[in-house]
Amino acid sequence: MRASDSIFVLVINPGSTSTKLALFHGETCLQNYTIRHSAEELRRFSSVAGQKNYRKELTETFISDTLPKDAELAAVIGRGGLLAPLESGVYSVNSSMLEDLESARWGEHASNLGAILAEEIARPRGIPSYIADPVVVDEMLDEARFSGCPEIQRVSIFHALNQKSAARKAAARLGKSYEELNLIVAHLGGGISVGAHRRGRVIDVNNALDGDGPFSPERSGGLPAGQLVSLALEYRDREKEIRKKIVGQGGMVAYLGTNDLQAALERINAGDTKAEAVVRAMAYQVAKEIASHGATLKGRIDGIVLTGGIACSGYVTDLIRERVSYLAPVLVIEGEREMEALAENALGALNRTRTIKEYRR
Ligand SMILES: Nc1ncnc2c1ncn2[C@@H]1O[C@H](COP(=O)(O)OP(=O)(O)O)[C@@H](O)[C@H]1O
Ligand SMILES: CCCC(=O)OP(=O)(O)O
Repeated sequence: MRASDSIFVLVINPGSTSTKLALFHGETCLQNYTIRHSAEELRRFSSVAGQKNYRKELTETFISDTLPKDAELAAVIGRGGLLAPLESGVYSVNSSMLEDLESARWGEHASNLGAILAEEIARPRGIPSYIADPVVVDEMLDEARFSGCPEIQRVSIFHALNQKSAARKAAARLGKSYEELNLIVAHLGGGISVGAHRRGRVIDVNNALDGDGPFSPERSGGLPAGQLVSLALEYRDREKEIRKKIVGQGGMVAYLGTNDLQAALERINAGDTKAEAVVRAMAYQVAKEIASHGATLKGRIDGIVLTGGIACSGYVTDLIRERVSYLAPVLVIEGEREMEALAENALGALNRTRTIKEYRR
């Protein structure tokens, strides 16, 4: 038996509409629990930071319900949020990180609570807290940072944790290591990001949180700039509303009134032609984004990886496949592997097979 087999690790993944919690015993997931939060439930909080105590109580209840009575946690790991751009890896939660997340210095997203909750749960127990591959992992090429407007720089904000985890799994299927391959990875969830992975580094990716790339179930993706300026002027006294059109209330939900792809698929099956047009358009935009990375990777592509909740839908993956399979084999890694990836990182940090990095702005 390896030392890590007897270790208990708590994983916390706060999302915009859910809190996902998991208890791992070594590499085995003992319990995995998703608490869904309705928009109404979260509306009573004026900020993401304001939701901390609410989500912390849910986490403490999960621990007391699932951790065996004679057992103790060895570490807590949370999904990493909006921080200064940083390299891929596992980071210990430190005071600069907490300051940046609590003040939303780099922006607001539910994942900001990952490190905060991990630290609050870990501190009284005297155990370490970590984050891994936060959404700000930045490995972008310099030429990919140009937007065309000197005042605006393209930045790397994406589903780094799941993209890298799915890419490793796809590489194993291809019989190679992640670092040997060039892959295009599309995370298809509530938000969508499409990254060009060149031998283990994400050299270009759309900013999934700020109106860039394909539209998604709840985000607009890139919009024609001039028309967006005109719309913003109409909304000049209602900034929150216009921002919601980009993240939260944009994309599929704006067209169909639902951010649930399964509900949209049911409508398509029942003959709803509008739902069909919107879902087909979303798949079309994803395919175009994937194909654009043919240029990023100079045509040397070993595989195209489709992952995230939407990758469970054969209807959508087939629509994407028919437009991009000429580039490389398409591999589907359904759902997301964020909880497993976080647990693997925490175990690696505890048994020192992974370097623990220090966050500096
Ligand atoms: N089995 C499934 N078939 C089709 N769509 C699914 C399935 N499971 C989840 N989805 C869709 O995936 C989207 C959420 O993706 P997910 O990766 O779970 O979320 P998030 O990005 O919020 O973490 C939703 O639109 C949901 O309806
Ligand atoms: C890419 C930033 C993180 C993000 O968009 O996550 P969700 O899609 O889970 O909200």
